[in-house]
Amino acid sequence: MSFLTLEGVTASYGASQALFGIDLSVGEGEVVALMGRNGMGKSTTIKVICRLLKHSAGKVRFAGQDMSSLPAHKAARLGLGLVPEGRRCFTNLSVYENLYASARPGEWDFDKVHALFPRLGERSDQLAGSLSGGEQQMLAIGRALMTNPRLLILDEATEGLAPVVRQEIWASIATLKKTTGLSIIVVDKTISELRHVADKVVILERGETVWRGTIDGLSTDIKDQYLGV
Ligand SMILES: Nc1ncnc2c1ncn2[C@@H]1O[C@H](COP(=O)(O)OP(=O)(O)OP(=O)(O)O)[C@@H](O)[C@H]1O
Repeated sequence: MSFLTLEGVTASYGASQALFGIDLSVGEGEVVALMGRNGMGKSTTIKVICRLLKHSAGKVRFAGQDMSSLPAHKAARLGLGLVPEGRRCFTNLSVYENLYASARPGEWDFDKVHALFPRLGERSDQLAGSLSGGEQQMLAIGRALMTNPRLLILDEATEGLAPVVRQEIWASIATLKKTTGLSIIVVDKTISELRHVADKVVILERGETVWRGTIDGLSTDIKDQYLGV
């Protein structure tokens, strides 16, 4: 059964319409890759899911609830954990303080985050602003996990990172898939890495869902047409 469902979702920034019909579903424990070229509506879709932007038409349901009238903080409490594009760690807080700033009760705690990202555990007193880009990305993922979400959303989590660090982030996503029942949405362009973790792919083009299927079903034509690879 779908845990998150978007049906015919449209949304605008003021007078400028960005989403024209998004259809997307995520089952419990499923990893879904949200793909598409730059500016096609992936981050806007994430904002609608997290209620940071209201949709104007269509349906958004999460964990059995209609999300239409829910403010962002209530949506978060239902179990949405967002790792936003650009990480947005609290630079003047320590690693430990970042992790506990928005933590909610549940199985995730500092020790579990330390086990997933040993580098973070070793730097618990360091200010987030002095971490490397990769460490800040790990911290952003750790912070989202500390909210004990049921759906984790990773928006461009490997963007701009060195290959070795990207590998660490992909390994952590694979570990989460293997060892937790978390549902995950991954916004990323790296087909070779998504192949190891994604159960399903959804492609957006100009604010519409244009293709849904498995990663192995991505033909050369589809990749050429919608992903430019
Ligand atoms: N705050 C905003 N105000 C107005 N228009 C916006 C705003 N944010 C995004 N848009 C527009 O909405 C459309 C979809 O943008 P969005 O950021 O969702 O795309 P994306 O697929 O996430 O792109 P990228 O891969 O570059 O992050 C684009 O035309 C973009 O210019």
